[in-house]
Amino acid sequence: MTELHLTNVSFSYPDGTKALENLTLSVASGERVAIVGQNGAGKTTAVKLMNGLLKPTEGTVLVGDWDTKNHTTAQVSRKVGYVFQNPDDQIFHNDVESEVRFGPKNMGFEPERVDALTTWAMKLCGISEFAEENPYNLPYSVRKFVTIASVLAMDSDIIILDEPTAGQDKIGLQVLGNLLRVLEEKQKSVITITHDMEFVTDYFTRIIVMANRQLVADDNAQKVFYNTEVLERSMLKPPAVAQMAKLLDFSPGILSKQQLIKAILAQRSL
Ligand SMILES: Nc1ncnc2c1ncn2[C@@H]1O[C@H](COP(=O)(O)OP(=O)(O)OP(=O)(O)O)[C@@H](O)[C@H]1O
Repeated sequence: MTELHLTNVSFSYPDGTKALENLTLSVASGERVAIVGQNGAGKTTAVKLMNGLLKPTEGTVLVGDWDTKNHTTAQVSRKVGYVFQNPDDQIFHNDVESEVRFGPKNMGFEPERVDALTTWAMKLCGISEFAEENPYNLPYSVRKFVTIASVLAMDSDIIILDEPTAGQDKIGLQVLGNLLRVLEEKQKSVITITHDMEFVTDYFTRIIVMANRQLVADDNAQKVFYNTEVLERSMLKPPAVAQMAKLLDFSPGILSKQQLIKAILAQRSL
């Protein structure tokens, strides 16, 4: 069980680009959080700070009781697994199974545990049938699951998914949804960057909204998607159901199709 605490964290890249300003947030053990916001808002920078790939220019990032400034990226990544936005930045083996096996093996787990985690992660990500394939012969959406499986197999307490929905069809989204449920059962914390607001409302209750390098909101989906100021500041488009509910002038908070249908039927029966 590992908690994550960012306190007044700012970050500038070596070329001077200020990418993050004064970010404070905590993620409890087993919590599931979505980070949303426009391109360039600072989301990827924030999560790279969480797993020690970047170290804060100002402020503190605590992973459990470790200050990331005092630990190597390799050490922090044992506690916080990060699935890169682009799978091609992550994959470096010539077959899927070796790619997934690498992490747990490299962490020095017993061979039986390495086997069990590799098999479990490939199955959970729906890629068992591709075990012997070269990842680069597989489509982008499957390569993405190869990288997710590689990180899940490391069994870290905190898992960060950077844009897992990109390029996924309905089946891919279902695999992701199931995977999130399994990780919840295993008390893993999951932090997901996504541009897919339907995916957010389907699977996340806590949403962190970022804009212009700063945190704009940290709240539940009902509050975020019905907060005009937050939506304007972050240029965030709420899910289609919320947009329709607003057009129909229903009371705030509707996010699912079922809730919308119920509200329409209730109005018709008046
Ligand atoms: N390696 C880098 N060197 C310099 N500036 C960078 C670097 N990486 C990102 N930036 C800049 O930092 C800011 C925040 O970028 P970041 O990638 O964190 O945003 P983001 O919200 O994740 O965007 P996206 O949704 O496009 O991934 C942007 O202005 C971006 O151009």
